[in-house]
Amino acid sequence: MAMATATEVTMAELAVLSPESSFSAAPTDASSNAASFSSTPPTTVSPDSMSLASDPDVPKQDTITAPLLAAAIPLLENISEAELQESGQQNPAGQAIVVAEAPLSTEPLTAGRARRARASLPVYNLSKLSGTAKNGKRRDNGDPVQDKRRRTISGDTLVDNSEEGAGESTDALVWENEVVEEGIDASNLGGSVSGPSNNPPGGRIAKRPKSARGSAQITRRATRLSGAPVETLATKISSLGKRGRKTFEKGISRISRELLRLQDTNEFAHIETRPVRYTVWSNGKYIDPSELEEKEAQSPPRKKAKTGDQGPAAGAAEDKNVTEEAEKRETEAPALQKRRVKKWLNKGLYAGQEAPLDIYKGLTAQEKKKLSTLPELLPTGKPNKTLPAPIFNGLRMLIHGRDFKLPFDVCNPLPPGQPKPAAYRTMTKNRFVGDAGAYWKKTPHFEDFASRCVCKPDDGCAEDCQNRIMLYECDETNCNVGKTHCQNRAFQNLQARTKKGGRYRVGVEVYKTSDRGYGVRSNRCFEPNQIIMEYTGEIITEEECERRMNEVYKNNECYYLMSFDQNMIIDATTGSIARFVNHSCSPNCRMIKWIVSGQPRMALFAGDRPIMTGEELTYDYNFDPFSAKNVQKCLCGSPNCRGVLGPKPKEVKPPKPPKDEKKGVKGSVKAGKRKLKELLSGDRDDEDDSKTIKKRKIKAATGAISKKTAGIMAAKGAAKGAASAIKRSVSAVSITAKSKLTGVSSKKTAGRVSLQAARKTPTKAKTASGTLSSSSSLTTIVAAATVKPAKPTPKKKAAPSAKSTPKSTPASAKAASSRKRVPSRKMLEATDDSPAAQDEEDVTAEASAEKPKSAAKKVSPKAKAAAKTTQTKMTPWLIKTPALKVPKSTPPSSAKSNKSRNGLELSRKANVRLVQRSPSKVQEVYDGPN
Ligand SMILES: C[S@@+](CC[C@H](N)C(=O)[O-])C[C@H]1O[C@@H](n2cnc3c(N)ncnc32)[C@H](O)[C@@H]1O
Repeated sequence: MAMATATEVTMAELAVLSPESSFSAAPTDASSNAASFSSTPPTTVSPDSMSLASDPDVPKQDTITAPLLAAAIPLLENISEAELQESGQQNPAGQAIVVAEAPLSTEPLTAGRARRARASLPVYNLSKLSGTAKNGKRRDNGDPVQDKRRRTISGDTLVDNSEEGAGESTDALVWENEVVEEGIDASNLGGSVSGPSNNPPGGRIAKRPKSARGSAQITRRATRLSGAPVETLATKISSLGKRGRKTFEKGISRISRELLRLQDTNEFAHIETRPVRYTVWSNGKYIDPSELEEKEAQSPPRKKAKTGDQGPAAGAAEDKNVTEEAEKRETEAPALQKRRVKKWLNKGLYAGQEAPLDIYKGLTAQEKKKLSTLPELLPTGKPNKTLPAPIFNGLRMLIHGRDFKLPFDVCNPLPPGQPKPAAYRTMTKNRFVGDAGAYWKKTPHFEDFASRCVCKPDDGCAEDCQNRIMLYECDETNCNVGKTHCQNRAFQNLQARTKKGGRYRVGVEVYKTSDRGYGVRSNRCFEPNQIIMEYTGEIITEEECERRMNEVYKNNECYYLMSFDQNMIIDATTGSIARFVNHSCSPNCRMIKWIVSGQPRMALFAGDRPIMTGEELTYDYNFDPFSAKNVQKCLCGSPNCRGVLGPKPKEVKPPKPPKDEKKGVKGSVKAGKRKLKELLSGDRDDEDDSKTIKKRKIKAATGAISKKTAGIMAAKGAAKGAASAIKRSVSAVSITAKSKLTGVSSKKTAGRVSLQAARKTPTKAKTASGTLSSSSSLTTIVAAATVKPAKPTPKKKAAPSAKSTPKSTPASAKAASSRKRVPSRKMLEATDDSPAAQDEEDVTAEASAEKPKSAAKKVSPKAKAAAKTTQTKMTPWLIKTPALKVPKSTPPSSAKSNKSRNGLELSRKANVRLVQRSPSKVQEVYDGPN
């Protein structure tokens, strides 16, 4: 618009120009202006063929025609001829710009473009003209800066040219400057060609004074030299025409974009994209950065360098170093610093263990099947919020059962405050009450007991210890190994363990079962065959027992009475908590009677497998119900439960051993017999007696296994005559076994044994000839009882009788005591309940060494097995147990009492006897060989 306005103004002014003026230009077309301009030869700057052709006289001269000067050309047209003539006639280059006097055309100027105007358009080196030739062909490379500089349309170019043409015609230079200046001034006018002040109202362009021109020139130069042409040009651009302005705007915007792009580059912003690596040298050696990184990662953070005490130079140097290090750390930081994320164990013990969302994951098909049968894992429809079992043990525990338990300290089976039985009193030692002490034979087993075992320290009185096999506990009197190495001191260990007290040391506790009254469970783990607790109580005679039943316990629901030794009974009503141990058909414990320091003692031992904490302790009562009415239902819940507290009605006997085994047994018996003959050479009578007795004994055992007194009498009769002979045979077999075990020469052994036998013989003979020898008779009975599967041949009985020796011994003492009812002074004292008497009565306290030691005990492996399987049977007088529907008790009659005494006596003799008494119906039960 500005341009158009300017042009219009120009045209208006042209209209008022003098007729001499040949200006005729299209108002809006600069090129047409040029064309028209060229069509007027005197004012032609750009040669026009037509004009040239129209004026052939005019010498051809190089005329300056520049399209870029299009804006300026019309202004040049405004220059009057006079001025032109005045100002100069020739340009400095000798190319005179001839302003010819030509008749003004009267024809109206057409706006069309001059034809063929460009065909002959000369090409000018514009870069030279613009003064930028020295910059190379940047324009060709699309450098917008170049274009930008080119915006100095004419001033620079012309000025430069003028400078280059120094020394040439100054007038020509002045003319050029004026021309260009006018053009520039015109463009600065903002719409007016020369400005209102410069253009006189007469329409003529006022010629400016030279001083003004000079100042303008200086100003222009100064502007150029000031280095701010852009700004000036920007101002000028605003006054340009539409096209020009567009061109400039286009150029500016391009520049801006390019600059912006440049600014975006890292190079422009001086940013180094590649990491700067500093080589580190230490002591003249190159250090690998990776090693340095590792060292820095391992070394603790460095302390800040102290600079206070040092000089400024040192401080500066150190600062520099610190800065360098910091920079170095910064540059190497991405590689070195690995963000360490702290892990919080928010699950405690369960950290690292995922909750088993799919409990079947990772299991085999078989395991899955097993697992699916567990009722705990059946879908309940409710979300299971229970934490899983401890790590990696839950499923196995569910499938395979409990194979481990938490220690006692962590999981105490019985929290404090549990209900305890009424009249809960414990007694850790046996004590004699009533006549029991008087009748108790102090050291009935001492002869056998006191013989030393033949173990070596390395053996440690393990499985092969003769004492152990015979259920004699080792002590200083009978152990060949010594306390430090001996492992056959269970009762002593128990005493040492429980001495200090405490739940763990005691190891057991009473608890209430769901259906069987009270029970006992472990407070700790027990090894197989480890002693757990002793069964203690009051040792009473059977008369006292019956009296208690009839008088004291008649209203009780439970009685805790067990047949013991020497025809006596342990009443554990006031005794150890072993009395609460329940029965099980698959027990984990055994109740075994041992001879400790020559005295019998009962204790509960772990079975063949270890016992875990919290496990209920049970043993097989092994008692026989002697009446269908008294049969109690067993609630042990084991898979092989017999259903009742007692043996099965038809117990399946173990399969008979194969013939080879039998032969082996026969052979060993024969061999033993031969050696027995050798040892007892010349003693044919005894041998014959023994044969006879054995035959009779077997008859008694097989025939009198019925629960009748006749059987007892038969057994007694058998024992009567056979006492000494069997004892000898037992000793002989034991010696044989010992010689085999120890490897001692047969001669030496025989001599020693003979001596021992000679020593023993008088006593035994005396016993045998006089009254019934308790030990021998009992031996016989037990032999009869234990050899029940064998056929009644004498040879078969020899070895088993030896096995039964230790068990028979205490019972024989009882038989003697029951026979001799004349109490000694000590016995009478023992009947007192005074503490002194009780101390004397203490079975475990006393062990005299009056008698000579008997021959060493040797037992065949079969005897070992027999000893193992032999367990003391319980004698529970259960009067009334409502939960179990036990019939109410009534006091026993005297006749029944006699019967029961017989039964008890028999049971004691057999030592594997259980007698269950019912006050209403007392029966004798004999479960000897059958
Ligand atoms: C010596 S007591 C054992 C302690 C008894 N549970 C208590 O509460 O005092 C023996 C009696 O316990 C009961 N008993 C023990 N084991 C049993 C079992 N497996 N099934 C049923 N009753 C049993 C019987 O009544 C039996 O006569």
